[in-house]
Amino acid sequence: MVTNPLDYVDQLGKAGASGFTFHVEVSKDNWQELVNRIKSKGMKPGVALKPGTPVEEVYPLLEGENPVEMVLVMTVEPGFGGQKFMPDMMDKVRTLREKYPTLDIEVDGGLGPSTIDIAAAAGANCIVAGSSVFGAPEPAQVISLLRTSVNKACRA
Ligand SMILES: O=C(CO)[C@@H](O)[C@H](O)COP(=O)(O)O
Repeated sequence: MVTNPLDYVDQLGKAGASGFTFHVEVSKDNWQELVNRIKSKGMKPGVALKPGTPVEEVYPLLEGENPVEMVLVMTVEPGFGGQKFMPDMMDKVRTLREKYPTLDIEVDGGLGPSTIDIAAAAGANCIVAGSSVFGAPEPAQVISLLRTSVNKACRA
């Protein structure tokens, strides 16, 4: 999380990033400008929300003329890896999935073999996983398991 995401858009675009996700908590006044700039640099705009932020706060960013294309529901407090997944964040994911059936919904924090099914069943289709992958003896197997769970839930 950064407090002034606009300062980083050009640099990340230049570096070849394909997407740029900013926090709604710091972008209420300039999200439209941010989205325009992100798209102008060829990146996909996304918005993230912290555990304490109500899901309704991202609705305006999804319903404007130039909306974000992904919502990242933080399932831990932003800051560092290795934290415990917060299952109560799944209400936000379910709410978003019901309201926006084709939206990319990402979850970040504490995702791994023991938590992926609840996130996938709630409607998350993009997964950020740190410790569970990098700490595994066979990272590829964990990635495959996460992918299978999401694909299965998407088909259900
Ligand atoms: O850095 C953060 C949050 O800011 C982490 O959520 C990582 O992005 C994912 O790490 P794990 O929870 O999977 O270890």
